[in-house]
Amino acid sequence: MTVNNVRIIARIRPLLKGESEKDVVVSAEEDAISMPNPKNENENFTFPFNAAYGQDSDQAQLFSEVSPTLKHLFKGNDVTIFAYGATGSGKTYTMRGQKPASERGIIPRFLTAIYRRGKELERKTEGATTIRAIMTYYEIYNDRVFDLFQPPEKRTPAGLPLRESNGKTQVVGLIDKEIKSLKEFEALYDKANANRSTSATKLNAHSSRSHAVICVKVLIEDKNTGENKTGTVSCIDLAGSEDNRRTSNDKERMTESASINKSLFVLAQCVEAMTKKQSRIPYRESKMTRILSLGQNNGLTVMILNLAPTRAFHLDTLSSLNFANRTKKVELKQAENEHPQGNRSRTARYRMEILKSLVSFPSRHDQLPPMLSQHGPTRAFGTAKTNTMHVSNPQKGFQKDKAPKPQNRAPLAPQPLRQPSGIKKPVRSYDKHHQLSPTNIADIVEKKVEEILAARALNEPRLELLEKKLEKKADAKAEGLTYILLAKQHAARGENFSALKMYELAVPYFPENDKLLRKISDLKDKDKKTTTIRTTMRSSSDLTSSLDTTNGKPSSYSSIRRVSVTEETFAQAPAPMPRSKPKRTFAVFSDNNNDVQQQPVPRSLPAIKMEEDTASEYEDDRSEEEWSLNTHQTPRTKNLLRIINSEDVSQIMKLKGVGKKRAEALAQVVRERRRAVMMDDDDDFPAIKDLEELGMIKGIGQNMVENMRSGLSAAS
Ligand SMILES: Nc1ncnc2c1ncn2[C@@H]1O[C@H](COP(=O)(O)OP(=O)(O)OP(=O)(O)O)[C@@H](O)[C@H]1O
Repeated sequence: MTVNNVRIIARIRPLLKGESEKDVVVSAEEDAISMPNPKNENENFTFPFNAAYGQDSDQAQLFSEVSPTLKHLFKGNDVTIFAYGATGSGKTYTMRGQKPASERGIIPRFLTAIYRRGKELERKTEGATTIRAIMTYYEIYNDRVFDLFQPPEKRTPAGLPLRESNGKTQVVGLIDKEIKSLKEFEALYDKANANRSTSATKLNAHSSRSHAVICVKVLIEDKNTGENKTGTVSCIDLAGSEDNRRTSNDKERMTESASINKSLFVLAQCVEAMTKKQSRIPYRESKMTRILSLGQNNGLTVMILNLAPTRAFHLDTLSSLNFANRTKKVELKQAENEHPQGNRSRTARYRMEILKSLVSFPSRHDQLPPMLSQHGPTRAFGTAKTNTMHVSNPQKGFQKDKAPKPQNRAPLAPQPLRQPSGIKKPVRSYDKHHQLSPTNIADIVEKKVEEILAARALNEPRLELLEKKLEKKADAKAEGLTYILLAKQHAARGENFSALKMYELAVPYFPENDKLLRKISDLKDKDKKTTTIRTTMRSSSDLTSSLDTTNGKPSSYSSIRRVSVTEETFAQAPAPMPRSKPKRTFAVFSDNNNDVQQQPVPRSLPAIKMEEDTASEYEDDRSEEEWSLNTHQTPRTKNLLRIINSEDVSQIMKLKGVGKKRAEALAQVVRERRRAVMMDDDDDFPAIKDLEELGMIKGIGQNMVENMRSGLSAAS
């Protein structure tokens, strides 16, 4: 049984007084949240989660999602539970709840469970095991930590300092309270919550603009064995995630927003890294994740995504869904199958390469072993009437103890692996000729593909470069560099507004930096354009947008080509362009711009044709190593990339099949990419790293790449 360390649960709150049923746009079904595209009601955006709860869910059901972590906590591990969502989406209700027993939220229920389990353990071991629970409760506002056990008048505006000790970050001066009974907990908790709202008023903030973190350390001592264990559960009611653009623009508010934005951004990155089981979790990049040591100590994390059901919230809802979506694992199989153009994906090629090294094929058009040919779409892509947008499947997460199946949430439907039509039965058995069974081969291939993609991701040079720089800088500029790093990460995701805010925050650290100021001014221009231009012409700048990146990687990683549609898609914009027939589309939401990026999807997805597709790659003059697992490039390839990266239109024009317009557009793409990472004065910076990236540029494609390449001699 695989145990995953992150679960993401969605919950839609019920309608409140004054809200109307007719305005409901968000619903939960089959462990997924769906909402229609307001521009085209025939299209439905669907986001799968580990579990999704509708308006009728109750507090006990939500608790059943987190209670299985209790066991883990008592083994001396960490558990972290976040509530994420816009202001008014139900975070506090979910975490804290209300006074009636049935409405108590996750925090008091968890404390009750800790207390009960502790008592039970003590009884079972006849007192040999003792349990102590120590609680701290603080809020993080504007990157400053305030103790909620401290009355507001005793706080210093600068908040509590942090200190590193034994590789752990500690908040200095935080008050610990030992909880001896549930009654005691309730009293402490209520008092601290009262402090939160009082202090919020004093600090001219609002509770929803701070993260409230309650930590309970469970100390387990076994007197018989002398063994001591400490597990910590942290429950966080996050600051409202609302879009900055709709908050006022005064300096204080902007700083506040930027600080929330930064911490939520880092949080998303950490959760993403944990979900993908990456070795590096960037938890040190924000105060909250740093204090929580997120992803360390063998921790389990549950993220509850709170959503309001009505249209009035739908920009925030999309933003939240997008946030959660970003944190999910990229499913290799699915990514491969969902490639809208049916191109051979990089993953497919790796898979093929590894396969080739494991088994020898009598001909290129042989079938794959059965296990590998089962990689059909793992989700249906909607019906003729209802189109379902792409999001990657979440992993199933850790197992629940004996969590009761909630009554009013859609039952867990196993997602069948579909055998796409048109797939022929394998023509030969591989184990006849080889020691390896198809299962073994599939496992090895999967493992290798993951390793290669992980290695490639690590090789992504630009952001890595800056991260490295950052690590080396221990001086006062480190903070400024952090902002620049965050800005770049936002920019790489197409989140121009947040990128702009981050660059602005970096200005005090690099006041005379022309490049930084230019960057800010460019982004301001871009932001203006994004909000005013309704339809973008496909031009050279469009060509740039087709180089859309996720995490600095070409979008081929998710195998989805993106086209930006502005926020107007979701505002009360004029009627949508009529279409004779609704088209099936993928959509990926870029986060803070709430852009919906759509791409028509072919009706039948190119599921597993990769053996033919990939085989055709070998019919050219390239050596196989060139497509191989490492990034070694032949002189001819290097030559081609050098010309493209030169930005020199006259040189690019000399490439086979490239006219003036195309050459100009290519040079423009290279320029834009350099500028995006502030490397515009570095001619050696390879804006286009490999043939794959070159082929990803809109209007180029792999055939064109081949054409350009074939016209070059290796030495020219
Ligand atoms: N599941 C629910 N059942 C009943 N009422 C709910 C539920 N979720 C939220 N509410 C109600 O909705 C309102 C807003 O919820 P809540 O205060 O929890 O939002 P929030 O996301 O914490 O907002 P903020 O960020 O401002 O703290 C409250 O009146 C709350 O009681």
